[in-house]
Amino acid sequence: MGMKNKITMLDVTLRDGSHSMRHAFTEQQVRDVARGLGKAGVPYFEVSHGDGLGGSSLQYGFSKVDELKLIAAAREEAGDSKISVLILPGIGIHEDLVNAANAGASMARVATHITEADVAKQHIELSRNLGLETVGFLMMAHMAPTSVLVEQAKKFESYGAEIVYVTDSAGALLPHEVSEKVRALRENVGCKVGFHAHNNLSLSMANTIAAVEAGAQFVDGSLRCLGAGSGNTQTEVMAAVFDRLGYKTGVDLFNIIDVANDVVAKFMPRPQEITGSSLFMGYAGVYSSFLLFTQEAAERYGVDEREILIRLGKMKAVGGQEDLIVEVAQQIANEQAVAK
Ligand SMILES: CC[C@H](O)CC(=O)C(=O)O
Ligand SMILES: [Mn+2]
Repeated sequence: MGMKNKITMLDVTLRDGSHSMRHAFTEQQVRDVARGLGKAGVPYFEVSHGDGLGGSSLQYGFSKVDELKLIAAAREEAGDSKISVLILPGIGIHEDLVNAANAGASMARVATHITEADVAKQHIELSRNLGLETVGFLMMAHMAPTSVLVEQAKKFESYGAEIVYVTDSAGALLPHEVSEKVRALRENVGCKVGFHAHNNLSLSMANTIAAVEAGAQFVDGSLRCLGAGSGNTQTEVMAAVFDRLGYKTGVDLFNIIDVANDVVAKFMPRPQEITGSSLFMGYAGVYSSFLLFTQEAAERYGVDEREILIRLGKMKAVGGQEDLIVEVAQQIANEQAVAK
């Protein structure tokens, strides 16, 4: 097979993995992962609270260590890798982005719900003014038709985004849907295109291949899949698979496997399995970062996690509505008590 194009890998272990770690990364863990990613030649990796800059709160969970300290520590260890940060308008503010840039971030990914790109205008403009590489990150991409995705991506482009992401937050997309969405962006939008997957239906690698074959230039992964729900496309597997497919990633396979096994596997709180609940997140289309909150609510109210997830999916709950999880659990418990 002849050599194909270059693709750019972005590792999200130190940001999406923060959900799975209950936002309890230590500075030493971040330093060790950052050093390993730098040594392996991963071009970009992300460091932030799981819910982005400013996410440390009662609603989303408090960070054990301040994210600016973690970004600065990662920068010291990262070698040639660039550091990205995630920011959700409404959670992260102007000052957070300025501080992150001063701490060493060189890319900002501004994330909104799939239909709400217009809330990101100021953040995108600020990011460009700070000289950061700027990404529009359209979350819960399964919740809108491709025409809406294109319209929203065009808004991001008009605000100044240089890259736009199809983000499968719920791990609900099927490969042909990913192909359609990425191809439509490549055909209709001037920005580069990225894809971010969750493995709730065991499709993250297949979906990532579909994205690249449809023209995506940026792809996300996490070491040992450490991320929300069943986690993301596994970075070290992705490096191997794209090498086999003839794409250039610049990532050294031995070194990336070493950091996954010798560092991340040692501190992961649990394996990133596809459990009944995370499978249901993909099936019902629920935000992957709701997993641990749903498990806690199910235990507290003595109800089945899957019942909660199905209702959240029907309600089309989106990020920021974490408080609904407890309400739904209470509602199911009440209904069950009445039915007895
Ligand atoms: C809450 C932000 C979210 O975790 C961003 C992301 O990675 C996704 O939507 O998949
Ligand atoms: Mn994610």
